[in-house]
Amino acid sequence: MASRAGAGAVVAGAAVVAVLSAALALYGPPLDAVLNQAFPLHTARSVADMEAALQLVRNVVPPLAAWKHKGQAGRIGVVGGCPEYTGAPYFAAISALKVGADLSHVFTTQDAAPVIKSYSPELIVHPVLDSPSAVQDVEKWLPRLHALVVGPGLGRDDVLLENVKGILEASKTRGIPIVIDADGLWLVTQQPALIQGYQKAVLTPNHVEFSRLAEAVLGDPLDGRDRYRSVQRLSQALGNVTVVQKGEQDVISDGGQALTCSRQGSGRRCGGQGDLLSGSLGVLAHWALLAGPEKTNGSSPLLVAAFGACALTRQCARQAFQKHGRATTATDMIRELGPAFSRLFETSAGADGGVAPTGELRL
Ligand SMILES: NC(=O)C1=CN([C@@H]2O[C@H](COP(=O)(O)OP(=O)(O)OC[C@H]3O[C@@H](n4cnc5c(N)ncnc54)[C@H](OP(=O)(O)O)[C@@H]3O)[C@@H](O)[C@H]2O)[C@@H](O)CC1
Ligand SMILES: Nc1ncnc2c1ncn2[C@@H]1O[C@H](COP(=O)(O)OP(=O)(O)OP(=O)(O)O)[C@@H](O)[C@H]1O
Ligand SMILES: [Mg+2]
Repeated sequence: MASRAGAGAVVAGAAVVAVLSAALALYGPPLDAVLNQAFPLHTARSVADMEAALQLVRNVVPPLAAWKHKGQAGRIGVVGGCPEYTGAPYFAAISALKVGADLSHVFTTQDAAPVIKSYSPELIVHPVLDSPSAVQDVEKWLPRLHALVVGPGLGRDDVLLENVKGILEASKTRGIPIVIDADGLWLVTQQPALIQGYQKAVLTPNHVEFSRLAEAVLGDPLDGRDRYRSVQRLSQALGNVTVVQKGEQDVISDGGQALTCSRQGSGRRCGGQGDLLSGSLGVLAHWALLAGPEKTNGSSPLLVAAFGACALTRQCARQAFQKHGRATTATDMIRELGPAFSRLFETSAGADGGVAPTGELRL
């Protein structure tokens, strides 16, 4: 018990320092200098630190403006779904739309496609993933996509995984940002070389997925005593891809810097929350990379995007739980995406076009 408490303190300390690095990026010394400091910090700082990290996310949210055309706010592709799991790709793809993408595509199997289409007329669904020409079928859409989310509901069928491998390779060649989740992480666990060194990749493992990856890549399972260090090591070993380890606190690292998101969510652990996160992250990753490090004050855009997606998912959980309590499901959380996004990231200036966000504290 004593060692668990100690471990918690270490994680919390690391977390505060990591978030503080983002805060100071706005107002002070370079991040590396901050990260190298010792961190016996007062926890009262963490609210201000969290707010500073949220401000970096606000900086990358594009304004809504009359001069823009359909597609400019993001065209996102979700690669996933199979006959067993149709909910996961739907959750990811609809979340991308509701965060603000203009178009959301799902590349899935023949059987799963009509089911996913039937959930929403807003998704563009391609029944190609189990076709012998799957890679070419997806590849022809790649020039029109800004980010891919690979893995929700994909399953572990060898033929599908082989096709997804080809899609990943084609996407990397084009420099497309890729969020890898769920069974996409299973594929990466089998073949880490697939994303090794691809710095536009973000991995979003849950507890079990992280353990598998850590074992495959680092040769040892999750070190629960220092999650911050484990995430940082995994990211480094994969050539600084961004890693988001989801859990009671979400720990995010690009191997150098790290952030922790401990915003209040809910006690509900219903399925689909990770799908909401990965779909949201697809859009935020595109926005953050487009905005560039000038808008994130030198921090990695993908680190900031990942922080935004974690905060948003947890805010949706919190709001949905306030309304539905134990009955809360992922669908209830998705309904909260609009209000949660406004609450966290939008200012009146950001909504009507172009003026810099104010940074007003709205927790
Ligand atoms: N509606 C849909 O279509 C949805 C479909 N989904 C899709 O399902 C596919 C498989 O995804 P997955 O996450 O269930 O994968 P997997 O690694 O097999 O884990 C399974 C086992 O791991 C354990 N476990 C989990 N978390 C843990 C923790 N924190 N700490 C400790 N243990 C933990 C737990 O084991 P248990 O408690 O049963 O022993 C659990 O049963 C994937 O394609 C995904 O996208 C989902 O997106 C949901 C919505
Ligand atoms: N113990 C927890 N306390 C608070 N929030 C949590 C906890 N565990 C996970 N979350 C939050 O839930 C969201 C999804 O994480 P989770 O670990 O459930 O993903 P997942 O297992 O991949 O979900 P999915 O069912 O979609 O596959 C993340 O935003 C994470 O912060
Ligand atoms: Mg998942």
